[in-house]
Amino acid sequence: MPNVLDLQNVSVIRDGNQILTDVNWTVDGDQRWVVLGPNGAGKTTLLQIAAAMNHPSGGTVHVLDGKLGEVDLFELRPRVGFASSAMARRFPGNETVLNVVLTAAYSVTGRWNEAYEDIDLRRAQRVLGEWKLDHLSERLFGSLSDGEQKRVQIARSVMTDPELLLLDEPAASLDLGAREELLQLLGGYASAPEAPAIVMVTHHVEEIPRGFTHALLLNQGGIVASGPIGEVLTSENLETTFGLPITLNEEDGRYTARAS
Ligand SMILES: Nc1ncnc2c1ncn2[C@@H]1O[C@H](COP(=O)(O)OP(=O)(O)OP(=O)(O)O)[C@@H](O)[C@H]1O
Repeated sequence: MPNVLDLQNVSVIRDGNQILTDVNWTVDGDQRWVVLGPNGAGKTTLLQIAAAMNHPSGGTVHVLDGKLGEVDLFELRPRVGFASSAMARRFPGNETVLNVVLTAAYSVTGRWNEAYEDIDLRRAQRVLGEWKLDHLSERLFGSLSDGEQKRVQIARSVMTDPELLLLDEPAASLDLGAREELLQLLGGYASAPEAPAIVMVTHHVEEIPRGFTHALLLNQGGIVASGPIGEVLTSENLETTFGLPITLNEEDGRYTARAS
């Protein structure tokens, strides 16, 4: 499997603040990564670099087969699915769910004069069905619950069949039922053989879906540990990452953690 992401000695400095320091990280096409770390660790900054939405201050970044700084971003971006709350705030609240998903075909957030083809419409309808949203396709995005909106964000991000899928805290602010429903769908998606490489940022080990294979732990802009999830997700590594003693439990592919 070729790399879909390759970061070498990446650093990010913004307004004089060192946000990422000497990050070395590769993601292969058959891997599903979770990125964990405390508030301010640099997780979103890392994801934005992977999405080619942000450039590093130092080091080199390859996303799919292109080197940031050289690659044509308009060609690259449709190949990378990205979902975050910040992006969801750009969807017009009075746009239908179908249009929020459909407009991913043109990488725009609201429907205007784009000419969509039947294949785009069929794909949007298929994706809505896969994420259990077909009954909501004509509802206005702004009228949905948080849980439904999160599913729409993900449905939109997979609409173009991306080769790399980046999810920034997809389960944040969901109630227990909505979180579990989302994690079940994400776990099913991540476990399918044809799934793209996935990188998901979260604060909580409870939000790691089944089927995720690798973990990267980040603290103060530096990598604490990265690699296969079974080796990296340990109480010791979480203690170093979050700065307090933690007891980690794993059962049937799901994790729980508490201060010990
Ligand atoms: N443009 C900027 N200028 C200065 N500092 C910034 C800028 N963008 C981010 N930062 C700082 O960089 C640090 C990392 O931010 P980032 O959003 O990547 O962290 P995070 O791990 O995603 O945090 P959270 O879990 O709270 O969302 C934070 O301290 C943030 O204040």
